[in-house]
Amino acid sequence: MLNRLAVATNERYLEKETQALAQSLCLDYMYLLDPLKFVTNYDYLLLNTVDGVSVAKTGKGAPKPVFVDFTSGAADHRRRFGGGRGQDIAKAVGLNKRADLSVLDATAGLGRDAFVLACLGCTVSLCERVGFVRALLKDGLERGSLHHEVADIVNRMSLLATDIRGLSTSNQFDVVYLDPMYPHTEKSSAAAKKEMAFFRDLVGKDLDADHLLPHAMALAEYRVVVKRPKGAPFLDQQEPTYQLEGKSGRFDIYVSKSLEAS
Ligand SMILES: C[S@@+](CC[C@H](N)C(=O)[O-])C[C@H]1O[C@@H](n2cnc3c(N)ncnc32)[C@H](O)[C@@H]1O
Repeated sequence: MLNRLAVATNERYLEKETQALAQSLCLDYMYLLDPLKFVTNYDYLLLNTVDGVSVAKTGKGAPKPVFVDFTSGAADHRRRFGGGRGQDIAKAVGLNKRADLSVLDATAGLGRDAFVLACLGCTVSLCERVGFVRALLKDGLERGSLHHEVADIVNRMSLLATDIRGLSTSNQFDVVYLDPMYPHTEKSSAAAKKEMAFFRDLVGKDLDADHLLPHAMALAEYRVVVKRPKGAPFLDQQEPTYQLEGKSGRFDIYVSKSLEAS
């Protein structure tokens, strides 16, 4: 089904920029006084409101709109109580060996992992190829950069090319981090399933994910880290140097040069 997502605002003063956003994403534009009550021909709306840019499902009983929000909720909780450099993601990228890593998050999505890495001191460049996801990220980064508690962290994150394949090998990063979409498993929690339903519906499954690994290897000076769900095959069928197993998933680590030797 085509045209499942449209762009809308409920503010006259945001009309021009929302129209421009719709145009840049090749999506229909609407001005709606009460976008969430208005039943549209679209399954989802990308909303530009006074609170920022969000994605909302249309129709009765739809969950709350989803924002990229680094200032409250899960991101804020993880920043304050997440376990610092003891977290698996920190060990996976090598923060236990070096403190000041540059990381390319080549599958940025909603920027949750990138934010965790930036909280731990990394400088993070983000690639995201899906236009509306980039719009959510851009808005989250802008709002975060104005927030006194997270501005310094968010200022270590920058939205880069749309796709890692557009980067030349003159761009080198200490670490390249990959977390491509993987076919949904029924094991995720009900709340997570609901919140992320829009992602599965609109972004799809990243069926070309295997192609990411060689590009990542060419851009990573020290290592490539691939986040995988439990039981998922290796990306591109390439066996990693080593793995870190967690409760719900694992990190596959491909080492090209030792961080300790640097
Ligand atoms: C599972 S999500 C990543 C979630 C992310 N780690 C987070 O913490 O929010 C995968 C994302 O990678 C993006 N993606 C997949 N392949 C890509 C590519 N070749 N270039 C840029 N983005 C890509 C998808 O559009 C999707 O948004």
